[in-house]
Amino acid sequence: MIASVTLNPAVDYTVELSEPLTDGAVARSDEHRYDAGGKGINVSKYLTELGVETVATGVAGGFLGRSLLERLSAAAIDADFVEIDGETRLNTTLLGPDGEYKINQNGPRIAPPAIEEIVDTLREYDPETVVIAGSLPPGTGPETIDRLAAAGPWETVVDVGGATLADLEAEYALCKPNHEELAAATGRRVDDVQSAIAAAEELQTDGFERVVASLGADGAIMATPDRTLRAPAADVDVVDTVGAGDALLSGVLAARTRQESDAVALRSGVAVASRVVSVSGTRAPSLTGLRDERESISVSAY
Ligand SMILES: O=P(O)(O)OC[C@@]1(O)O[C@H](CO)[C@@H](O)[C@@H]1O
Repeated sequence: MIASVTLNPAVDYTVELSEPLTDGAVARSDEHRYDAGGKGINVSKYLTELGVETVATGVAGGFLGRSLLERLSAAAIDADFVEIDGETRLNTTLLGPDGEYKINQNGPRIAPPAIEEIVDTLREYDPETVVIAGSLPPGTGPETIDRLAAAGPWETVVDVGGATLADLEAEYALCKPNHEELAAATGRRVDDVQSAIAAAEELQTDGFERVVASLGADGAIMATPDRTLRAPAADVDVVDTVGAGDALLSGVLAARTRQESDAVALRSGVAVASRVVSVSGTRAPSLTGLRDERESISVSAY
């Protein structure tokens, strides 16, 4: 089983605008949707759709926390969250003809006892893998992630900010940075595929057995103890990139549960991400019949 931990979950509010935003003018919207979100929760949503056993945990509070849990339950995502006094956040994505705008709130403060309750929850489920993903809300820090990673026999996967990655001290099976996070974690300039590979390889020797980096239109790379792999992005019509990194990670993790090779895992991640960017919001699209897409993705080794 794979357990996800989302310390800063959100209700994702996605609004489609037919005209660009203009200062002083009312923007009208025809379409909007609400999804249970936050990076770990997305991983559990996509893993569930991929048929991988998973439970989502973390903290939730207030009416948005209740809405989040109702959405997970309606989508048959196994969830076991710790209730907190604060209000779960609302994160907004505006999809307009001129681009994609994302507004993320900082989230409520988390007190140390809530982290210990998450540890108890994880021990109860006894997962093989724990995925800790998303921003750190007030009251938490890199030591919170190290605590969760070291609290049981599981392997731990992280998708957290670059500065946080640099401060982690426990051993991690995998991390999933993007361009900016690779740069922040290593202090290197990352502005093309080659510099991303160099940064991922450096990070790989620094406590992360594998580094899977999402590079947007440049696809994805995976630095392993033996070599680095690269897969280009699939050629699809992109509606909304929110959740693409979570989808990449889910595809990689799903393949790992089937003991697939690193190359197949990377192709599987890119194939899942290509489905997720084809729909708006962070809903899980149908992820059946991915084999052809996966096999059409070429992987090069460095
Ligand atoms: O503010 P964070 O925790 O870094 O990111 C949160 C978030 O933007 O990430 C997910 C997409 O990856 C969304 O579901 C969610 O709103």
